[in-house]
Amino acid sequence: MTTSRTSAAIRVEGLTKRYGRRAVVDDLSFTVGSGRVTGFFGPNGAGKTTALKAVAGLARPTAGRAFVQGTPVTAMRPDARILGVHIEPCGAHPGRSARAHLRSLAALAGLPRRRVAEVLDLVGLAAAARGRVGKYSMGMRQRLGLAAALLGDPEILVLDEPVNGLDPQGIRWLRTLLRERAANGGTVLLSSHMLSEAAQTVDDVIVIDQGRLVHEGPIRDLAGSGHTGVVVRTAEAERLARLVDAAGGRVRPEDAGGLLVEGLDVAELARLAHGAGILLEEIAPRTASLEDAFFGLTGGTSR
Ligand SMILES: Nc1ncnc2c1ncn2[C@@H]1O[C@H](COP(=O)(O)OP(=O)(O)OP(=O)(O)O)[C@@H](O)[C@H]1O
Repeated sequence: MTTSRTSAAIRVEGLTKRYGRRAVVDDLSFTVGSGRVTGFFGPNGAGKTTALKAVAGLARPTAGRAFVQGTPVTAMRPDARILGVHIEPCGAHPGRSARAHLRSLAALAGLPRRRVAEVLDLVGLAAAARGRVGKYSMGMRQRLGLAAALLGDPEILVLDEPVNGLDPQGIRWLRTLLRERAANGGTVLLSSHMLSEAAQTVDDVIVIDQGRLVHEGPIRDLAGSGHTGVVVRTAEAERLARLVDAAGGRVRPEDAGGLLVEGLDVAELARLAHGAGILLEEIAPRTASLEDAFFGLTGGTSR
């Protein structure tokens, strides 16, 4: 896996999308590196789908622009060989079969018909290809959307919540597929509201909240950026808190009477308590999880 950001597959500059007076996407700028899988995260209603639609040429920005491989995205949909997009609803008529739907998409995009069978195989829908889309499960609809995005074997994939509706096996399958594409130089931008779920899939993260960028960078930088510290439990919490304070640490109350101590490590805290004759019922380091980091960045909001 490469770690250098050689070039930008997607660039978004000052993107703003208003509905009435409300800015759903607000002066948003970010870069998606080539040959990498980038996760686009944010709580429900953060503006992810709206921003991805602007990248895909499906929504016209109020201000700002998106660029795909350096070319500004206009109202016209980019070439299916360059950009493959899956954003629900996928537009398939419920009465049609997956195969018929994909055939018309291939024809519209000027792609050979044989690609239809290839992508149906690739997403595991070959056996169900003649069934009506209206009877598909959510996971099957996701696979169909992905098949449509893959039709042109595009250099860049933009997928809105592709994990939704997939079972654990399906999630693992999708992860492998996306990682393989990146290993072969492909670029993937996928959105999710579950950072921990996508953590194993992505190289880079973009986090937005209320339409604005709150974090951009490699996922490895995010893992430790939430609250870390030492969790302790004692009957003499108040006395310990005063000691911690005097030693330059900070104390936050935890659920069920525990304390989270920041600024001191386990050994320092144990020594401090021991020196004061305070009995600790529990003492354990706390490493911030990705989900903690996510909540720290977004304030756990949704709208
Ligand atoms: N066409 C529209 N008209 C008015 N408001 C809209 C429109 N489309 C989206 N919104 C609003 O914009 C906000 C952001 O929506 P968007 O779907 O982009 O968020 P999201 O981050 O993808 O959320 P989720 O994770 O829930 O899918 C929401 O409050 C939504 O109600």
